[in-house]
Amino acid sequence: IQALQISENKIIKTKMLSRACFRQFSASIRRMSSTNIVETNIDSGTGFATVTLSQPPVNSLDKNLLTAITDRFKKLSDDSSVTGAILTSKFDGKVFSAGLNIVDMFQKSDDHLGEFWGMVQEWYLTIQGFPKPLVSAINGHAPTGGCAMALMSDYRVMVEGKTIGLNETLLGIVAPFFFADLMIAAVGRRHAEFALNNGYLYTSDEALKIGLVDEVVNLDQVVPTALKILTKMTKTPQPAYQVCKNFLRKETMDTLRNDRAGDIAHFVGFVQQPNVQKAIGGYLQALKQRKK
Ligand SMILES: CC/C=C\C/C=C\CCC/C=C/CC(=O)SCCNC(=O)CCNC(=O)[C@H](O)C(C)(C)COP(=O)(O)OP(=O)(O)OC[C@H]1O[C@@H](n2cnc3c(N)ncnc32)[C@H](O)[C@@H]1OP(=O)(O)O
Repeated sequence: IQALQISENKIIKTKMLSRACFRQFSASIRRMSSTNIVETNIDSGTGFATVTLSQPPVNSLDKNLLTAITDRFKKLSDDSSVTGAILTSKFDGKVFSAGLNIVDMFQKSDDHLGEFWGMVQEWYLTIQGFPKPLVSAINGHAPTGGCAMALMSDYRVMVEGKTIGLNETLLGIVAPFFFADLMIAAVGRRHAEFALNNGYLYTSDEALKIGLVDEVVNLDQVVPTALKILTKMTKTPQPAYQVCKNFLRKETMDTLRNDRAGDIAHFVGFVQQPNVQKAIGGYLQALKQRKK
């Protein structure tokens, strides 16, 4: 009887313990109500948000994904319980993001292009202006707009053996000035000119050499390494961090803010040129045929 009582007490204690553990665990990871194309989890212990881009097949940035990312970062900015964020992709080992959705730039009306570019501007202004530490865990290829998005973060950890770059010229289009400035800020004018003029796509190791990314690690270390550096960054006194980040980035953002309509008109005029449309169409076809 005594033995039975002891084991019953043990069972009760174990049950109480596991309930407490469960409560603690569910309190420590909070899943933000989010669209399923941008999954967000917040660790309430550290205040770190992990934003995972999850739009199959390659996180190409169409109107839906641009809007979802922008809304997410605006919410994280305003949420005082969030201390910093990690940006990553669900398609790890494959693609971080394939950049802007090319279909949105091919044979579309001026209105469609204008609306699309307005969303691109808002996405850039929101992530580039995100006031808290932001680390990109680049767990796959990051061409063009995917590279630009990673450049908007404050630190980049990349998986080995993938590619990254602002390679727009290879498609017959040109990176906008605010993408170019991101590259200049990261690697300096000389490398940026070479990279953009030639549409050069860097391997992870080459990107590390010129400072386009800050660390290259194997796949299972990408997110843990990003978390480690985020922990360090969030220890900097945050009012100072925010003020510093803002004044270093403000000039280019203000140039865009001061003439968003002009920038849209410039984009629409450029993309609607017959030779640019021809290049985009040819590129889209080549992308589709690559698999055959
Ligand atoms: C003076 C100038 C002034 C102003 C500037 C004006 C205008 C220009 C501004 C333009 C700025 C552009 C920035 C951009 O971001 S352009 C985007 C270009 N993106 C790319 O070139 C990337 C293309 N994709 C790839 O290289 C590969 O897909 C990738 C390496 C990412 C992944 O390869 P994987 O083998 O894993 O997948 P795929 O089989 O290639 O792709 C799967 C399907 O997804 C489609 N796809 C891929 N990328 C895109 C994309 N960016 N947009 C739309 N669709 C895309 C691909 O075709 C496949 O489709 P299906 O065949 O399955 O239907």
